[in-house]
Amino acid sequence: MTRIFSHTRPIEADIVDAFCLLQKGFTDQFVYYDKQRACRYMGLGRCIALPTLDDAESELEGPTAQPPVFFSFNRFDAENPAPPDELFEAFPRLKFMLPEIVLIENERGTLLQVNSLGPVYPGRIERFARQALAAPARRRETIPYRIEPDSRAAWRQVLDAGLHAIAEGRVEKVVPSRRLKLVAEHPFSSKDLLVNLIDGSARGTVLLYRYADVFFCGCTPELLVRKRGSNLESMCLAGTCPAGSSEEDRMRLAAELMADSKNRSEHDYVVRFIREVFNRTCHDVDVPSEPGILPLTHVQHLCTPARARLLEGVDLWSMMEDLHPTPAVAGTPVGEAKMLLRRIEPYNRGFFAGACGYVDGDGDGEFSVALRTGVFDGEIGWLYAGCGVVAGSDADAEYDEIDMKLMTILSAFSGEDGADTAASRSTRSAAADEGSRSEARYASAIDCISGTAETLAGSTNNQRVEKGTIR
Ligand SMILES: C=C(O[C@H]1C=CC=C(C(=O)O)[C@@H]1O)C(=O)O
Repeated sequence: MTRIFSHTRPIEADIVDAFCLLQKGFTDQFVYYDKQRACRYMGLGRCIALPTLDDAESELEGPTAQPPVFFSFNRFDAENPAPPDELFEAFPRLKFMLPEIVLIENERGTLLQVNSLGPVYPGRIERFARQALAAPARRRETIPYRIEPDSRAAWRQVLDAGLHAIAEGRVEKVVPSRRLKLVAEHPFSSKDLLVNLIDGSARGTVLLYRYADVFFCGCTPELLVRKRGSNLESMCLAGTCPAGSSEEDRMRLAAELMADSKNRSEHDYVVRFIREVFNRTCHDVDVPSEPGILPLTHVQHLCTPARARLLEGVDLWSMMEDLHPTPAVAGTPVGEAKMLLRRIEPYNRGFFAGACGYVDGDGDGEFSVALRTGVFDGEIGWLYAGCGVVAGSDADAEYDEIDMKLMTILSAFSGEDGADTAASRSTRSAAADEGSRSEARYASAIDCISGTAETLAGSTNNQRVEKGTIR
């Protein structure tokens, strides 16, 4: 049995500023930061990594009874025998990683958690709290870069192989991706991209996993699974159109997307899959028959929220494994589509489209699908994005759709919203940044998706010490 001591206390700091200050001393860094709701966890250092939470026991110390927060970043296809890109190779294969420090914003408040394998020395907690409080306001920096364009001809070959497999009846849908190399004018830090994603116009959940000098980050709109007690949520996300350059334009494009049979069929594969998984592992399953629209800064998606109550004995990890990958990132049937991707994609995706998130000591937590992401080191980065292909898909249209999706991770290089450096201009396509207008739209879409999330009661009382086995 591993014994973990978690001391948690409230702090009156801005957790992003505090993270930016404290991160200098830590090579391991973890972020799961929902821009829309107070579900924000920023971890530094590694206290311990565990293969399972079954053999861990936590002792909760300090004024706030917050169970320890473990991060978990998982590869898209962990069994793929092809070697991953060399930057991904740097990351160890660890399941549950508990940071030494976690800065938290959730329903319990703004918190500082210090984790240790022995009782936490109070002086250490106070030192981190003092530093967090004194953190200066962060600043955004624009990082000039160029993209080494990938070839449309190579993409057409990938797409032809996918369409051929569809024509032969081996798969009904497949979701191939493109990978692009980015070269910046000078080396940049994980902090710079993180701050631009958090403070910029990208919508969704910001992810970061840094190990030594290499880091993986991005901002994904796709929730894979969220668990609070027995309440479970997921999201069927597939089918894309541009964001549009005005509200009128956006609504017109959204209406066209809703009426488009190809996009609707791409979407329906995901709905059927998630409904089937939920019907097997849950009760009170609620998956509407009609999708809505999830408007983002650069694109819009067809989106169907999925809710259910978990059967007793089923945990978040097993739900994550049952749900991932969905047909939104692999295809249908999922196993056949994964095999096809191993064959037709000229690289191993690593964490791109993997399940990344956190689990706390009560067994609650969430995983998102790591879309709109890249892996970075020094002045180099590899960016990834994919698209759903069904019978009748057109290679050039899908290539352009991926360009639009790439704009989200490229926004991590802009110190100002709408900043358009000469270097980045050539890679940008039609969709424009929409700032606050799209913020409001996103808020309402996510509200409808996550309406049942606020189930954890905030409990804070003075110097409470709790023991518990981690589920
Ligand atoms: C695979 C990606 O997006 C998925 C999620 C939303 C819409 C998608 C689509 O319309 O193709 C994809 O299924 C990606 O962003 O790399």
